[in-house]
Amino acid sequence: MAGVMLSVGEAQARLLALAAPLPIETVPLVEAAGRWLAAPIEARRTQPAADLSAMDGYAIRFADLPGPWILVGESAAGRGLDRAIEPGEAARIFTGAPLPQGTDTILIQEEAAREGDRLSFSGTVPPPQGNAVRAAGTDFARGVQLLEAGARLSPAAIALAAMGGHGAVPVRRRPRIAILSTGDELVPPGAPTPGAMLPSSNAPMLASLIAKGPGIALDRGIVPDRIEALEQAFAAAAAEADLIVTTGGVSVGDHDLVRPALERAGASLDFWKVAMRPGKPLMAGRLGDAIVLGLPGNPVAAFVTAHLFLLPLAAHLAGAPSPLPKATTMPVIAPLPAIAERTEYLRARIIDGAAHLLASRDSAALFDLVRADALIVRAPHSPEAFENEIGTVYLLA
Ligand SMILES: Nc1nc2c(c(=O)[nH]1)N[C@H]1C(S)=C(S)[C@@H](COP(=O)(O)OP(=O)(O)OC[C@H]3O[C@@H](n4cnc5c(N)ncnc54)[C@H](O)[C@@H]3O)O[C@H]1N2
Ligand code: MOO
Repeated sequence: MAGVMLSVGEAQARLLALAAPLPIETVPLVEAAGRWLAAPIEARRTQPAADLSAMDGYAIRFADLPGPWILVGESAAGRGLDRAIEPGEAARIFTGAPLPQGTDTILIQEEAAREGDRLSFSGTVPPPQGNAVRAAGTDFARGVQLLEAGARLSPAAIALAAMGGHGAVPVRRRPRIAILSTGDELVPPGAPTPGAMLPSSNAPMLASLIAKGPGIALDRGIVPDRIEALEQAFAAAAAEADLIVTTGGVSVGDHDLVRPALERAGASLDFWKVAMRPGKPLMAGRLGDAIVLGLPGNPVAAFVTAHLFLLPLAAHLAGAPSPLPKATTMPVIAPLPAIAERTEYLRARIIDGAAHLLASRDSAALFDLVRADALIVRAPHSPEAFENEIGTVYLLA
């Protein structure tokens, strides 16, 4: 188990298999935005509920064209005319208003001339029957399935659910994600850094990545490299979080205590090494009801593994049916370095539809990371490449 070095795909599958999606809650539409529907929803109403005008103008009987007509009333959105229109009659009508009984066509006001209650056609080509009418049920009919279980609640899906009569929808509870930064060398961002101390950049980086997705980030600060302190921090985090994410302390050094502390806290570990660069020391397991994901401390390794493991896991817990990031292909500009035995994720910037390699491959160097908007994926043992090729690329969040 924990000693074997897994491929990225195997490790992702095993991580997602560690927990089922969280329980269902029904929340107001705006709170559901960006999450995934936990059950299908049906239309509770027909849309449009009646034949409506799509334009400002006059509701007429097509058979009466080319007019003239006598105006006998008005239909506005939400306030229809409660009288039928007889031959030779017309009604003033506004966008979104129901067509009065007897009418079937809209004469738009730009093609109409009006004098008091007298109306005539002033255009060149008479409108066709049904002109500017949105017929009842043309968007959707009551009872049809509007969105399937697992559908992402995009802004468009939120609008559809609202129009379908839903003020709240069933989604999975948001995963609560505790972030623990481990290391005696760390200070909070902005604090003084005497000697070899350094700011914990991983915590705000992870919190801001989490904030883009369905999760709720709980920054639980810096934990010193003492096994008791780590064990205590794990126990506290397991009591409040669905997922505990750590950075640092997962490698093989004498001060890399995440794994022994977790074992002491009673965790079951699933895997500990992944054949990727950056990000080889990567650990996953369970502690009580919580999942534990140990990311490497190096800032770029933490960033890359967060994209490939943390964000997909958060989406899986929140009910995403296919939470893994989707690779795309595009021209990759040479030269590309030879790759050793681990799949490598190379920082790149997309310019005019092609991925250009950025200089740094150091898993601690943040300066170049800011310019990266993609990762080029290179398979183990790929030779050095001097020609441009079509490569596999992940777009960064
Ligand atoms: N003998 C070996 N040494 C190392 C191996 C190995 O296989 N054998 N793996 C290397 C790889 S790859 C990585 S990545 C690192 C990961 O080590 P850890 O996850 O145990 O991380 P630390 O040693 O605690 O820290 C690494 C590096 O990152 C800095 N750091 C830690 N936390 C933060 C934070 N919150 N914000 C910013 N920077 C952070 C830390 O100061 C170290 O410089 O291990 C290699 N070694
Ligand atoms: O994950 Mo380490 O940063 O591969 O270098």
